[in-house]
Amino acid sequence: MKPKVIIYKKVEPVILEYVRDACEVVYFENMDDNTSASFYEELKTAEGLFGAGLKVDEELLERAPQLKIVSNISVGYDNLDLAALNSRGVMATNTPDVLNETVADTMIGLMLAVARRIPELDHYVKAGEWTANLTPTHFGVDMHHKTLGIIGMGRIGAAIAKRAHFGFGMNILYHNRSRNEEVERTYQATYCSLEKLCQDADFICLMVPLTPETQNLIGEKEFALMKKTAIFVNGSRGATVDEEALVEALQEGKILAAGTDVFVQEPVSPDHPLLSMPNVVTLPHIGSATAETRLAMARFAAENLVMGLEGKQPPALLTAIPSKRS
Ligand SMILES: NC(=O)C1=CN([C@@H]2O[C@H](COP(=O)(O)OP(=O)(O)OC[C@H]3O[C@@H](n4cnc5c(N)ncnc54)[C@H](OP(=O)(O)O)[C@@H]3O)[C@@H](O)[C@H]2O)C=CC1
Ligand SMILES: O=CC(=O)O
Repeated sequence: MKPKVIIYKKVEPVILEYVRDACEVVYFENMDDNTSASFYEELKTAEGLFGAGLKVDEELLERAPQLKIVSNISVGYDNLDLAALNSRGVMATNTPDVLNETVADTMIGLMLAVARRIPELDHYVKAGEWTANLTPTHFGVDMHHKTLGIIGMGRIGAAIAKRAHFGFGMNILYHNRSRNEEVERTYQATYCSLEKLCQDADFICLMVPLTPETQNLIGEKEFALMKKTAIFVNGSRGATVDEEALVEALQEGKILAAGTDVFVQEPVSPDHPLLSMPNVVTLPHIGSATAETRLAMARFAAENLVMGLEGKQPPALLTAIPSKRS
């Protein structure tokens, strides 16, 4: 008998077909309050979970006694309680690397959009306000040859550094808990403390995973250290930044401008103060959202899922290999 898998996110037909070849699939294209009762009913006998963003904690695992694997279609896995998964011998997987270049493109685009005020000036043209020569009030600031500080110089951080170094001639600072000597060699990046990075960088890009340690990593103290001309962008998770402190830093002119792909609450509420600030560029969590990359992520996640259910070690295993279960 094929193992039962719940797919709780819309996937391409080719992915659905691949999973269906190996598994019995229960497909929830869009999970909402109306589907939650049937989702929990199916969970009782599901061996696999496939999707992105679902909070998998003790409470959910309690409802899923047959579960063998949770395959996340994302690299970030802050939605997963790995300790709870490990203690129950349930595997969890993610999709590292296949999205690095696409997310790095997004973050470079976001920095440029903020620095050159692209969305604001696009609106200005389309609103028919371009009726005379531009004045300095419309000017942006250069990104090339400035100093970029990357907080979280991992797989995606390094892809951003590559673009910034070779494409924009930027000087690169970075902060991690540990040194990344390869980026120091390849992109002449300089390791420094979080405080020094905040003080010295013209552009600051946050790319850490959300963990208990990185929650509100950037708050009032860090914004106070930044240059008044600094541009801050967040591509990690909303909760790595104290959003109130960010709003205050922008309102009080502690930093020049900001861009964010992520929010504490997603989708963000239309009355969120960041949405009404002209010097803030907002994106709806689209870091990896190209057709090619989303397909590659789904394919990787589907392979993780099927391998795990076949008793093989999935390539992107986040948990320990479980001991044999009945
Ligand atoms: N906006 C979007 O659409 C996307 C967002 N993301 C987010 O980006 C994150 C990063 O992805 P990826 O680059 O693959 O992850 P990596 O694990 O490769 O890189 C994360 C980096 O963060 C550093 N880091 C971790 N904890 C801390 C800390 N407490 N203080 C300082 N640095 C820290 C790590 O270094 P060290 O361990 O030495 O501290 C590491 O270099 C994901 O977890 C996800 O949340 C990812 C893809 C798309
Ligand atoms: O936010 C996206 C991810 O892959 O993580």
